[in-house]
Amino acid sequence: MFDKPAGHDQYLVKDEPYYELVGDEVALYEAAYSARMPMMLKGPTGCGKSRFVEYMVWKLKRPLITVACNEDMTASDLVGRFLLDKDGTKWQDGPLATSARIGAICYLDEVVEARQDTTVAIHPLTDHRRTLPLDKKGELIEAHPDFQLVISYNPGYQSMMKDLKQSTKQRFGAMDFDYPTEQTEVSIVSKESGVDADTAGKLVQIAHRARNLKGHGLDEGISTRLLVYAGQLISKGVNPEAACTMTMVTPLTDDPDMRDTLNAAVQTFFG
Ligand SMILES: Nc1ncnc2c1ncn2[C@@H]1O[C@H](COP(=O)(O)OP(=O)(O)OP(=O)(O)O)[C@@H](O)[C@H]1O
Repeated sequence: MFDKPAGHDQYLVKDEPYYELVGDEVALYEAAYSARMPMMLKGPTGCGKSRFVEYMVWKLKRPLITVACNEDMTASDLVGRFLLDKDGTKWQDGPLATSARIGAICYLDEVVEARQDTTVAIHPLTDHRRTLPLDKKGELIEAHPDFQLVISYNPGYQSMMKDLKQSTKQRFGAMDFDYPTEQTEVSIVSKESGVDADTAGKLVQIAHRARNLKGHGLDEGISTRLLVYAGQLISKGVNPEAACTMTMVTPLTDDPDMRDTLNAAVQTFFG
């Protein structure tokens, strides 16, 4: 056992997150973590990747530091920077440096959104070196033995212009995630939103129809997250048709024909 570094406890997930097992992902991840292997979780938006990470850090009793990546993010946002305050300049660790110091699991959500020069900042942490150079500060952090890097990646969004370099990809083990099976998704929607199984079943059926439209006018299917939103509105007394339009049609597309198609699917189940 290692002494707990300062700041460790504030990043712990205290209560068990609700996570519905989909396959053997828990055992596979545990094995990867025990080897401290950097992991890439691949799958469409809202299918349970972040929830899985929250569940795993709770199970492993490790702190979690999550960073939502975007294209304006610089390497300094991840690693750290000097800040000016009334006493002069002061170094502030970024989330990656903090994670490496305290032995957290650092989850970089949608890492492909970050520019490539930002992404390469993770390289020395994701090979045998397990170090993070703070060039501006002149310090080399040796990652805490518990540290692990996890990234998420949505293959649907990738293009030649926006993809991870092979030299980045090939530093990670990877696991595929997808929308849960029908029965599992019905349980998730029902538990997360409070609607009965019958209503959850209808929402899942609508989602299945919409998911078939992926690549035929829709860039992405309806996520489990949106089904939970629909269920939450229905639980609050909103008319199911209106709830579905608000959460499962309008966010997805502005194309009038596609909206008609999706609304027709809603009508079939709730009309
Ligand atoms: N296996 C599951 N067990 C419990 N809840 C789930 C599961 N899968 C999906 N969910 C529900 O779906 C919602 C969205 O999942 P989550 O936030 O993990 O998606 P994600 O894949 O990380 O999406 P993004 O890539 O956009 O960050 C969760 O808040 C939860 O309500």
